[in-house]
Amino acid sequence: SQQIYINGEYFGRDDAKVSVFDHGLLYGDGVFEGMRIYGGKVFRLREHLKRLWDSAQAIALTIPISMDQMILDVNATVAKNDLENGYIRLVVTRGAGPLGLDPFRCSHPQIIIIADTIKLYPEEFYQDGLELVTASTIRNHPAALSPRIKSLNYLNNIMAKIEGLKAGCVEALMLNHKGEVAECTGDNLFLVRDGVLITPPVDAGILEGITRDVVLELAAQEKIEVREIAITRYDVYVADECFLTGSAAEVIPAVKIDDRTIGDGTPGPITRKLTAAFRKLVGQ
Ligand SMILES: Cc1ncc(COP(=O)(O)O)c(CNc2cccc(C(=O)O)c2)c1O
Repeated sequence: SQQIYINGEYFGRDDAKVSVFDHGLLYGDGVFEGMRIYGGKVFRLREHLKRLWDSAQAIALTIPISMDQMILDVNATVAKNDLENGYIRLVVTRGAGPLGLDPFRCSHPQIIIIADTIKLYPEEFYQDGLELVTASTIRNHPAALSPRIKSLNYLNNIMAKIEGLKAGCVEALMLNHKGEVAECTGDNLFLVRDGVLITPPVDAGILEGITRDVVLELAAQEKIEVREIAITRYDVYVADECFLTGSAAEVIPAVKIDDRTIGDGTPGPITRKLTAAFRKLVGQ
């Protein structure tokens, strides 16, 4: 049965609990990572852990074990749950403390590792592409809670997700505080225009996605020209191709955005080439 890791111990699903005084619950005070398991191995584990430590550092949270120990514990949890292909959710909360915001009165950060199966989008969305709408909820202002931090504060993204779902779309495009295109609620966004791959730079107020980095590497290998530049909705509407990247989404085409058909309305050749390269890389 599913074994969930909490601070070095394993619990069954029904016994895996944290305190109601945990500031991760009360205030979203904590950080997390979502990683894929392919062929029994966690994909880009070190890159994800580097980002986890950066996110924790940014919120002045000290993760109570070393990165090497975290690698051992993540891999042990994957082995314990005997998952060939699946998903790891790794959460570090500030821990339990008195009511009130003061994080320094919480003494024991909670490390939670959940290994599970994942099916974010049905297969036809990968074949036919999905539809997006632009949400009116923008990504966090970088001077507020930076979108670079993968924190437990996901209401910003959830608000945009609600707008997308209410519009009949499974994902929503989010703008940044300057009105430029940033990313979607749970994945990064790429465009193709005249054979050039385009994606917003990390200073556009986005999460620096691991899958985004992998696709940029694959594009370089495929000798596809890449530009990390600010883009607007105009650029999206006139693009030849559009696709999203994320640990959960992997690489998924978008063929209609705000009722504009992108290109000929089917996933484009560069999207398909990079999808194939990604699937080859992860052995799927
Ligand atoms: C806002 C945002 N932007 C981009 C990504 C893609 O980053 P990675 O390529 O490193 O995964 C994310 C990550 N988003 C993410 C990760 C894991 C699960 C889920 C889910 O929707 O359940 C979402 C994210 O939350």
